[in-house]
Amino acid sequence: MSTLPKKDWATTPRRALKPTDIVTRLAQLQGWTLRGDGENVAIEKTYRFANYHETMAFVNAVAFVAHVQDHHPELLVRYDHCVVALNTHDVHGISETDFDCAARFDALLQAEV
Ligand SMILES: C[C@H](O)[C@H](O)[C@H]1CNC2=NC(N)=NC(=O)C2=N1
Repeated sequence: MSTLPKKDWATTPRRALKPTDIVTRLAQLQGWTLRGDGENVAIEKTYRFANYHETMAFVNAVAFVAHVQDHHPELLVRYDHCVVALNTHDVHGISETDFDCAARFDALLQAEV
């Protein structure tokens, strides 16, 4: 069995984005908002679907991306929606990695397969 490649953040330094950078980056995405503060700050989006099957298909795709990116969102899964939240533990805030993963999750719903 082959092993999926994944990012190695131990060798890639990251920094916490400043509030002004976060506002700018949020404006470039659709539906993502800022929640919480301090250690609990995160960017968050609610993705809505027609039913449980569609919600779970998205959640599984998110899990695949999360593994490869080695960056794992908090997920709240309901019948017809999923709340996805991202922050970066080692910077105690929000980093470029969070916005990069947010864009990757959005792209899952635009992909033609
Ligand atoms: C060692 C490993 O790369 C880190 O603990 C990763 C794992 N997944 C992660 N996921 C998220 N959302 N934030 C992190 O800071 C994070 N760190």
